[in-house]
Amino acid sequence: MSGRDKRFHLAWFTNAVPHGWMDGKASPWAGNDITEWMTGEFLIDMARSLDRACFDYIMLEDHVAFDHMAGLTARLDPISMMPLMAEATTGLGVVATMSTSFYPPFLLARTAASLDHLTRGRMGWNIVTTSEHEAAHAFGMEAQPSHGERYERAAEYTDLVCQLWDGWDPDAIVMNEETGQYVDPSKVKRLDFQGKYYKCKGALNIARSPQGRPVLCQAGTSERGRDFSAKYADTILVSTGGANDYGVMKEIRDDIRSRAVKIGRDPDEIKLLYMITPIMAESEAEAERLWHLRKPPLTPASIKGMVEGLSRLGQIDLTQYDLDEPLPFIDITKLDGHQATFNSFYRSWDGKKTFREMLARRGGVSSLDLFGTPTQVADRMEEAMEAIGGDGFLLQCRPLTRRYITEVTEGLVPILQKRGLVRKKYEHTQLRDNLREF
Ligand SMILES: Cc1cc2nc3c(=O)[nH]c(=O)nc-3n(C[C@H](O)[C@H](O)[C@H](O)COP(=O)(O)O)c2cc1C
Repeated sequence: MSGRDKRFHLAWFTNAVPHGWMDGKASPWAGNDITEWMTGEFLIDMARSLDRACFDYIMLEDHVAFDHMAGLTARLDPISMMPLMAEATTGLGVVATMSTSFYPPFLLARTAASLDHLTRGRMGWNIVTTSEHEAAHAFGMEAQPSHGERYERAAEYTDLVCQLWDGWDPDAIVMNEETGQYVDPSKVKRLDFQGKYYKCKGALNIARSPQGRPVLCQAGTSERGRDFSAKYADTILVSTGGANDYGVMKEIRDDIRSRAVKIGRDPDEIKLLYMITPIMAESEAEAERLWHLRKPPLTPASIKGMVEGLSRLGQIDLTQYDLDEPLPFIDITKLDGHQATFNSFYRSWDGKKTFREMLARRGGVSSLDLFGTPTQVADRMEEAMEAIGGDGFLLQCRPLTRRYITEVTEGLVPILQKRGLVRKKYEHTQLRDNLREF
């Protein structure tokens, strides 16, 4: 490899939910967290483990609609976990999901800036727009806007939030002991933002936060999602829906980077992390067995759950279709749900396979089929990064247990560290600086 820094980033995607129940049944190895998850201690311990392994960040996803899936019916608001996880760690970034549809922009700007202060510059915001109409109903709204309008609103929203954060000059706090002046108001810009969707007059009443702008994170990879990320994101969460193809992974990265260049942005400011769930064991054969066990057999109940889940994901009613007939053509770019993730299921459509056959082929969230001994998994990760060009991986596992976290942080990561592929210590105290280090 010519001159490229071979190091890559590691982050973890998880939820503030009862992990022990996420499988639709009580999971072994969940320990006491199976009943006591809501104290947050599991996530705090997890953050400590990731900090020891020098991960870039832990990201907590969130949905505000009542979710019918077993382990997702109950959850903590991710924001509440941020300072707790930061307090227990030294360099780990903490990223909370907050929806542009439900937080007034001023409130989000204020909350995220406060958290950036409390975490001493390790805060990130996962920008989501929320597709579920149920969530809109909970907030007293009729329905969620279309996919395109949600992205349009999100862009204006993010512009406004950034302008609020940028409103405080770095030297606005003067702390003049002689005059008693704390802030120089001339260094705090009062906005008069008149957008198509949002209006805001005034300034944030919180001092500029350590990072200025908390780290911005995004996950959509539809056409609109790619444009959005190219413009705003510091880091992108990528699921190729089980494509298991370096070419698919590379295309997304190359495309988003070239979109960034076109609008005058340095593409190295954007770190794409690919979702993976490596399954590891003492032997390759055992790891392969465990990998295949993770794909649930198709039973009437599991099919019903999948069809309902996919309907929610795509915001399209799939329950109307015969399982033993081919599905009609669906124009994914017109779906109001999660277009790229829905494609993990729809990718196998050819007009001939039956709906049931397509369900059997549905990819998981992992971008790669990754199983083997920790050394073999490290080999594959190294090979993937060589082929793609960067920027790292986003670990994810359901159900999540301390056992799995330990396999990664104490088994896999030390191998990657010995090869010089991931960091051994934090060089910086702030999240964005760590992301931009390589
Ligand atoms: C790894 C990953 C994490 C996500 N986390 C959340 C989340 O926490 N909350 C949410 O409402 N949507 C979440 N999403 C959905 C995205 O924000 C986005 O709406 C979705 O991927 C659809 O975008 P697209 O149509 O541009 O592909 C996530 C998606 C991915 C791939």
